[in-house]
Amino acid sequence: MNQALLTDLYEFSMANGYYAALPHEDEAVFDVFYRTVPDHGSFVVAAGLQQVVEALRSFHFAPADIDYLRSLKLYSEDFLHYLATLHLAVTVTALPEGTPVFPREPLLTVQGPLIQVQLLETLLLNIVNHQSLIATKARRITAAAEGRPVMEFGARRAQGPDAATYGARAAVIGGCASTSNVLAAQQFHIPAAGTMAHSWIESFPDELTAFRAWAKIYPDNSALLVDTYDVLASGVPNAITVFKELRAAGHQPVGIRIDSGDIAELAKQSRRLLDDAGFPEAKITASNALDESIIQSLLKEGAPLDNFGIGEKLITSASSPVLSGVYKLAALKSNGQWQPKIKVSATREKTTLPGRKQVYRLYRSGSRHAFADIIALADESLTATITAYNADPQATRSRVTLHDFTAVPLLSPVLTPTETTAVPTDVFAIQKHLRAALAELPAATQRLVNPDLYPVYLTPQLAELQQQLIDAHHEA
Ligand SMILES: Nc1ncnc2c1ncn2[C@@H]1O[C@H](COP(=O)(O)OP(=O)(O)OP(=O)(O)O)[C@@H](O)[C@H]1O
Ligand SMILES: O=P(O)(O)OC[C@H]1O[C@H](OP(=O)(O)OP(=O)(O)O)[C@H](O)[C@@H]1O
Ligand SMILES: O=C(O)c1cccnc1
Repeated sequence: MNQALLTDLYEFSMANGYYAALPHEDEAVFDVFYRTVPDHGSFVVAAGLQQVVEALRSFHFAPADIDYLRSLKLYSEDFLHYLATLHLAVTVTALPEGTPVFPREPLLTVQGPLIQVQLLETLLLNIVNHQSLIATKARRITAAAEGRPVMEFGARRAQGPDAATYGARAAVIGGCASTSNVLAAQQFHIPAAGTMAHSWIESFPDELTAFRAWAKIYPDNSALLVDTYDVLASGVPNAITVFKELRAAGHQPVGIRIDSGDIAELAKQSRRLLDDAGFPEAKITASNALDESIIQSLLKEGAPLDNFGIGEKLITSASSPVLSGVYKLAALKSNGQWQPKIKVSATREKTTLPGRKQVYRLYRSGSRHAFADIIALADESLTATITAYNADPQATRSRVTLHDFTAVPLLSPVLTPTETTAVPTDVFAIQKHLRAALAELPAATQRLVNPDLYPVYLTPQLAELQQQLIDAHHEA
């Protein structure tokens, strides 16, 4: 779908104004970054880059779009002609999808003619904020599940079709194993998974008949929903009857799903019944408005759960439903010279980082233990010893000396006006990248409750440039 109009009106109004008032073909650089992490976490899982690249590759204004913009009676014919003949000529650098990214770090930068990069703000933030939010939530939920497979079940509760489908993609990036959303499964090569609804059970004269009918049609996919009437008095005993029949016919029963009540208690008792009946391998799946804190609580209670099906709390990131990623001007080329740009805010927290930048992950020399990140100007080389500034203006230690590290740059070009670098599209490869990146980060920064803050520093050059621009602003 052509998404060129999926933007806020003010982007067009500014672009029309740039066209009239500025040498608008001059280049600008914008950074995407965020300031606060959902659920009081310490990092966000970057996601959505594949869709960003696809959106930019197909970006154009169709005649009907131009007609609509003309109908607003706000914009000049010259500008509308510019849009009608526009070929996007932007360079995007980004850190790979599935990379943990910390507050204030650019996770994506866009460079190109000012009008063009301005017009992309809303679309890029929409894609990146949504998928990164859901990938971050899925990382939390799958961490709580401690390796037990999590099925994404949220399509019915997602905020619309796109949120369901791209949300399922992001959920897998964050760690989910499969999705019940068939469109997402098809589109992103995710295993499609599922059990049955209560309506199946209710559609037969009784529960046992319903289970038998299912087992006859799906003898090797018999995950039976046991809570329609009474989990322990009828659901599990009926499931066991059917499992015995399946086994006699040479099939391996899959297990049961519990979707209401006290899941810990019901799972413990169901486990006992299944084990006593000779089905220790039958799996117990839990669902019903689960999230990372309920999963942790269930496992702490010793609930013998093997799988989770998770919908609404995951697909909407219900406990923390917004990732406030922003898109800020970092530099403008004027007469062939890059001019760093800054937004000076009343709060230091909202003052932006000027200039074209690179983000490095710092590892202890000779190890894969990352201990900090540093944001530098794109054209500076890191020295062996750096007296760095903390990027967090609230940090108690504002300056530290860094040495004995290996620095790995995180941002690399994914799209230029003439070529596209192949970004990974295999969601499980992206999930693997996340797992590897997490293995390098301190465990304490990955805690679900009160994680340690992971330090993000600024090089002296960047910190001094920021200070100079703040001072210049105050003097002006
Ligand atoms: N042992 C437990 N510890 C913590 N939370 C639990 C436990 N068992 C269930 N929950 C959670 O408590 C919440 C409410 O459960 P409850 O069964 O009352 O839900 P419900 O929606 O009212 O049930 P139903 O689906 O039958 O309408 C759900 O989010 C569920 O996952
Ligand atoms: O609870 P979630 O994490 O979103 O998981 C998906 C839910 O969707 C189904 O419920 P359904 O739509 O049938 O509603 P109900 O079970 O709440 O009545 C299923 O039985 C799960 O409970
Ligand atoms: O397959 C299931 O069990 C399922 C799918 C979506 C929502 N709830 C349950």
